[in-house]
Amino acid sequence: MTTTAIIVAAGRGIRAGGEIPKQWQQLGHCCVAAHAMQVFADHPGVARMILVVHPDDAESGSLPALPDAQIVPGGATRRASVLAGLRAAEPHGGKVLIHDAARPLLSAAIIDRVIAALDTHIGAAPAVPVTDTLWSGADGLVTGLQDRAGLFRAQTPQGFHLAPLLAAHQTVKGEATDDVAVARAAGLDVAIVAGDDTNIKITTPGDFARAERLMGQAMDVRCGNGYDVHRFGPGDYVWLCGVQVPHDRALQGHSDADVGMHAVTDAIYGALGMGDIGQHFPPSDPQWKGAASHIFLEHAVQLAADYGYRISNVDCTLVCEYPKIGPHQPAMKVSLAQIMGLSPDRISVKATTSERLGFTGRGEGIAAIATATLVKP
Ligand SMILES: Nc1ccn([C@@H]2O[C@H](COP(=O)(O)OP(=O)(O)OP(=O)(O)O)[C@@H](O)[C@H]2O)c(=O)n1
Ligand SMILES: C[C@](O)(CO)[C@H](O)COP(=O)(O)O
Repeated sequence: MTTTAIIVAAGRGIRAGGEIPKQWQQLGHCCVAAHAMQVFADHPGVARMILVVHPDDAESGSLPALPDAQIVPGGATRRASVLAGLRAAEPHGGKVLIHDAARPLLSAAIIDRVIAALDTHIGAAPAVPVTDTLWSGADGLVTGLQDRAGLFRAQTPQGFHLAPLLAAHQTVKGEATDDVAVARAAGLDVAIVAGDDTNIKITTPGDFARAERLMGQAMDVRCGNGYDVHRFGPGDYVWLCGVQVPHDRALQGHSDADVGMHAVTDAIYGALGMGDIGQHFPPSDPQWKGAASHIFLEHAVQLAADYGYRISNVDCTLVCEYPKIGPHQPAMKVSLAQIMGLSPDRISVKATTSERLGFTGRGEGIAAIATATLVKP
């Protein structure tokens, strides 16, 4: 039986604040909604996604980059938005998983549990038992205690067989904060499956930092370093970090001898634990003779992406007396950023002399050292 994920993202996020609704605000490397959508996109049990957005957001054409989904205009309340999503899903039949775009940290395991429970129930939803003592209060004073036995905090995705839930939404009157409430008002049974304390809903401004902390705990962060040296020979320019810098000599090498780009490339290979440029592009292979070094860097960046890593930042230091690097630093940052598909503010290019000491100090060549940080969310 086919399963459709309906992501409701038509709210205005008033309590969370910010210049744009919370689901479009940046969290780590993408917007809040994109995190949740990616989990559904990667789940083998989910056939398609329907994203319910506010008509203003859809019309402005300014939605951020998102995994592939059918876009549907939402309504004035969460319930109305869910109904719009259910109507769009109706032709597919089967099961639906209704999820808040504001819950970016759901796990594939929660989706598994909800889908599995739908084999034996019309509805199933994740929740976590209340573990704190519950008070009632008024005017800043505790006025009583509530029994927490049997109380749960409801989460999403809430899963249902589509036809009975759609019928419930069409017949049950009144507001409801979630689909379980609508289903139960229509007399449908809903199973509770284990939720996860990490599956928070971004509701208030402080929740962004909380989500980032939780993401950080789950992240695989890797660092790599790269070091390269090329000697000077005859010529009238050098390639450094993708920029042609006029000089009274050139750097010698099998490729274009862009020592900075080589160090950055090796830093990425190093973070991945996957060798170095020489291993991927052997100098003994004539096809790399005179090769532009962006080929090497693009390969390393692609390899990182293939293994699920995002490059968080790169820092490269060039060591030479001449040419003077300062005037070319901005162009070098932009050049590396373009090749790596990163924002220039994630790239640093610095330079130092070696106080006339050693081979760089004597002007015999240029050395470069680089660090790269890779992150797998
Ligand atoms: N008319 C609405 C209202 C809410 N939602 C979605 O329902 C989810 C949970 O709602 P909530 O956290 O209350 O979001 P907002 O309504 O945006 O928040 P606020 O009440 O602070 O404005 C969110 O993903 C939100 O985008 C929706 O699709 N359509
Ligand atoms: C559906 C929900 O996420 C369950 O916890 C929640 O009820 C929706 O958000 P709201 O803040 O209650 O509107």
